Amino acid sequence: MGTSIEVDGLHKRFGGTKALDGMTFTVSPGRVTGFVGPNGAGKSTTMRVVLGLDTPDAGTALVGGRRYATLPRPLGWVGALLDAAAPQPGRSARNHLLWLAHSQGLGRRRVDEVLDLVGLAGAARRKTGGYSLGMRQRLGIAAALLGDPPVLMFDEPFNGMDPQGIVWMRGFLRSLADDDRTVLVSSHLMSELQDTADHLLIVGRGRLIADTSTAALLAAAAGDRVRLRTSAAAAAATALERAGGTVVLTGPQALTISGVPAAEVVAILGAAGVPFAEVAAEQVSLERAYLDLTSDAVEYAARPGAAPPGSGAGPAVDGAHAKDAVR
Ligand SMILES: Nc1ncnc2c1ncn2[C@@H]1O[C@H](COP(=O)(O)OP(=O)(O)OP(=O)(O)O)[C@@H](O)[C@H]1O
Repeated sequence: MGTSIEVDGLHKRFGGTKALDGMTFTVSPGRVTGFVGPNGAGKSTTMRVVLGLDTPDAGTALVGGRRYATLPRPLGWVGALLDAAAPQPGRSARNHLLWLAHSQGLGRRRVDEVLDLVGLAGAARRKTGGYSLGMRQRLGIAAALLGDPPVLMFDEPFNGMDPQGIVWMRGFLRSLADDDRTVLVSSHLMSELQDTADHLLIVGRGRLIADTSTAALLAAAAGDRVRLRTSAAAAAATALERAGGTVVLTGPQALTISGVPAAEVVAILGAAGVPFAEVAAEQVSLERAYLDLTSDAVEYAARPGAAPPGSGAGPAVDGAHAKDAVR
């Protein structure tokens, strides 16, 4: 059976800043879970609490039912990439990993395995000071994998990756989930997680906004609207309204219909002999759905109509609270 991460009612303040405000969720094995939210939403703090690096003011964070500090050989349970600063610029990647492996009682073989897994075998003997940010991310991931843990947490792993690196990372995350591992990946950009995350935890202002499968979020955001292009707009509207649809004219030959699925629109128009050029279920991007959900939770947002940068006006602070969790 896989190992879950359970976060329950975490609260954490840094001085006057409320970093976590009741953060609660469970991360399950066998899928890639995206941990997304605007800057300052509390993603890194949550991960740090799970790893015992920050102490919460209230609440619990458990891995496999235990606090990180009480896990026997914790690196065999949880591997994490938190920030990809060069470990010791003068040391090679291989030496860095050998040193880490040694501290965990692991041998050279595992070091070479993980270097290979992350695509760094060819650069393993180069000093990490000369590594690009993308290479440092790979090295951080190699270190996280050393103990072959069932739980992996990566904080913004796409940072600094070039397009090939991003494609590689997506496939890599998928392979870890296919191995029945628990994979939690944070990002402040939903687009990075598109086609990668099966499940999404969307957070803002220190709490959960939505806990949803990616497919369900897209389906809910798309609603049931259908776009229609026809040279017989009036006849189409009559036929579709008679079938219970709500029709809005959006252009001379363009209609938007709600309440009737696309396949039925086609059947109704066909039966009524109304010609049409296009019928399409409205597509909503994941990015749009995410921006709609988190619009109230962005810490620093330009107010519509606010003065442009350089005019002396500072960023507008949106004082609204995060929306209630949608489960
Ligand atoms: N050590 C700290 N001292 C003071 N404030 C902190 C500290 N760590 C985090 N914060 C504050 O807590 C809030 C949550 O920060 P956190 O880094 O967890 O957010 P995040 O979602 O990871 O953001 P980002 O996407 O920018 O990394 C922010 O307002 C941040 O400034």
